[in-house]
Amino acid sequence: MMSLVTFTRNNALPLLRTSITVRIQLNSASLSSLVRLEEKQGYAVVAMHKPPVNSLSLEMIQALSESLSELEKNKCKGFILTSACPGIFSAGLDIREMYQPTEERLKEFWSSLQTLWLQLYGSKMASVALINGHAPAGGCLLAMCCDSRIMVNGKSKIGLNETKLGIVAPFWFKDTFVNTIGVRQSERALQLGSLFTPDEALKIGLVDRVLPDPEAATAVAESELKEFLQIPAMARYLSKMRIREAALKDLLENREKDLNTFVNFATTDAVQKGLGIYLQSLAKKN
Ligand SMILES: CCCCCCCCCCC/C=C/C(=O)SCCNC(=O)CCNC(=O)[C@H](O)C(C)(C)COP(=O)(O)OP(=O)(O)OC[C@H]1O[C@@H](n2cnc3c(N)ncnc32)[C@H](O)[C@@H]1OP(=O)(O)O
Repeated sequence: MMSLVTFTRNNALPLLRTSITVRIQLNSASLSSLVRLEEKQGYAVVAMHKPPVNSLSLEMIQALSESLSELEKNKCKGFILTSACPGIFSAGLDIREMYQPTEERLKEFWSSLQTLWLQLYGSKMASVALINGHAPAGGCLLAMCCDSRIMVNGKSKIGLNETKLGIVAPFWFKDTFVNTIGVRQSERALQLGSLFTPDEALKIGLVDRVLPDPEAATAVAESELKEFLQIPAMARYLSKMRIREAALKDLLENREKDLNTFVNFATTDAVQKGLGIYLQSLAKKN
């Protein structure tokens, strides 16, 4: 089997004024091959690696959660979230998890996604999404959870396209969207299931920078993260929470209700039919 985690170590000094040496001692044995972690100077790179499209299956969601926990455990101050699959950031939730599921797995799937969102959106670590490919729906959600978004220009698109699949973005996807691009843009884009080109995304504030190629985008993502890391960590985190805490609290207080709503909605005949047709249309393309 291939190496489970790509992990390089160096002895560089930390970047943070407020931190002691950032030394990430990753427990590679317990981490999954779906996420590659790399230690850099004072931060980490978290690269999704589930070819072909980094779809967020239960295992992928749990691997991301586990990776974040590992970074937190090691007092990592910041990370870049990106993809190791060329041309794709993440195709969003693995639709096969929602199509003809068993109730038990469907519940575990959704509950794990809730956990990942709470962890990522409420993270004390600074984070930059290096969006090096398509980022529809759940892929866009992951990017929006980060503190800054750098997108590579090209044919890739980003947005919450749920309505195009006949499903509805849950309230916490919507809250994240509204906190990122505002109410009016969200209301329109959510209804239309809009997917935006990098330049369109830049215009509405869904991404912060668009760079012509992956190398330039990587350099900007690194310098962007360093800028965040230079701010005193507590002040930066509490300021972020001023914006995010209401949404986080809402899900924390309504997890069970949200889980039941999802399971009831996802298993209706109409949604199952729609997901089946959508999966077929993806397969037909090939
Ligand atoms: C009352 C209100 C209550 C609300 C309750 C909640 C309701 C549920 C909410 C659920 C929220 C959902 C969030 C999501 O994330 S849904 C997923 C949305 N994602 C998409 O629509 C993306 C679909 N994929 C694509 O558009 C393209 O694949 C993409 C542009 C990403 C890449 O294109 P490319 O040409 O490079 O690759 P292919 O299309 O050929 O795909 C390769 C193979 O991968 C399979 N695939 C693609 N995407 C997915 C996916 N999301 N899940 C599973 N599988 C996927 C595709 O079928 C190909 O497979 P094969 O090689 O076997 O054909």
